[in-house]
Amino acid sequence: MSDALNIFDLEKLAKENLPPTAYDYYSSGAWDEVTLRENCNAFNRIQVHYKVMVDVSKRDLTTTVLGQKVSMPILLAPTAFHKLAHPDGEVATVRAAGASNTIMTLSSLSTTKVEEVTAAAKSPVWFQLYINKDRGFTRDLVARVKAAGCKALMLTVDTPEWGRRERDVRNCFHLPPGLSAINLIPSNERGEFIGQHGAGMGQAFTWMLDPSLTWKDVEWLRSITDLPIIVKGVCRPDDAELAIQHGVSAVLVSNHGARQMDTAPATIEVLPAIAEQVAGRVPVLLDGGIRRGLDVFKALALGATAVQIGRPVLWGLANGGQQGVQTALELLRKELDLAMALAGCPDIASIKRDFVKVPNRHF
Ligand SMILES: Cc1cc2nc3c(=O)[nH]c(=O)nc-3n(C[C@H](O)[C@H](O)[C@H](O)COP(=O)(O)O)c2cc1C
Ligand SMILES: CC(C)CC(=O)C(=O)O
Repeated sequence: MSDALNIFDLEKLAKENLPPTAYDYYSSGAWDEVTLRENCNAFNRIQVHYKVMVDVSKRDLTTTVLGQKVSMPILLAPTAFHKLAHPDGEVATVRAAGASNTIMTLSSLSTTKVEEVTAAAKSPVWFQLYINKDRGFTRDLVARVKAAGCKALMLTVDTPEWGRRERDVRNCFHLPPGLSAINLIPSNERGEFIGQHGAGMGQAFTWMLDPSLTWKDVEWLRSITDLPIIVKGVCRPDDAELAIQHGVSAVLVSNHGARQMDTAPATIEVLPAIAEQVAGRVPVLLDGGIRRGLDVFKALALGATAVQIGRPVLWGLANGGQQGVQTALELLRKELDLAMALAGCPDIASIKRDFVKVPNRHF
């Protein structure tokens, strides 16, 4: 058990526990890391205009996302390589998600087989997908994750190329022996353990991206699966509109945790315009910079159905595996619960737009 009072404490402890190259890999953002700082800072500029004299003696944080009931509107974002943080890797993470009764999205780049993860799951697992240049490989992977029991596909669309994370390049970051992106191995023609030879991880994984992707490929994906598709990485209202026109089941406002385009706006700043554009036709989710339950409250007020957390899960994982991830989730749950009480919101539906004021709106 850790003595962490909050996610920032958990990060400090994780930094002490992790090899410096792994900490850098998890924590870094692209280029000058402007967006990395902004994702968090932008939340602090939003004011909460709370109500008083509302009965908040009973509070209900439950909600439903894509038909799946969760105990709180906080989901686990897909992040690569959990075994770098703890030997139990993604199995520890999915067990924590189950214990907290929320959804985990498994990264394409997980260090544990999808079947092992879903076998350990007590709550729904979604699968994050990159469409490979080799569409046959993607088709097989989609069939495999559906057979394994994954309930939705989260298609990442902000990655025609890897963003440049200079800390990784400097560290010549690569996976240690014994770890690999194990779900992708059958397609690795060289027969190597993917990622072990990379100088800066991006190079080792470039083969799995397709920079020619367009919205037509979302239609193709829909044609090969009946799983709901969540499109991850949208930061503009017009792209959200196109996503809906191409039949997605949900839009996830994300800048990949500031690891792709630097100086992109903080996700919370573009959320209001995107939520207005979507106008309730599909759920809007958000990730990037959520470090407090209060941040979750703000995202919901600005139109998100739920949020995802990326790095906070990894900081938890590096502090005792499953127990540490549960600590991260429960810290955020308690903070959201308290924020709702202080704002005069007994349940998720009562968190409305007029509880927050945003200083400057994009678009
Ligand atoms: C170490 C790390 C690995 C990630 N791996 C993936 C990935 O494999 N696929 C993906 O779509 N997004 C990936 N992301 C982005 C997350 O899904 C999410 O968008 C981001 O972490 C949210 O921001 P936060 O870390 O500030 O919560 C990764 C992020 C981090 C920090
Ligand atoms: C192979 C890695 C570059 C994956 C990753 O770190 C990411 O998706 O952000």
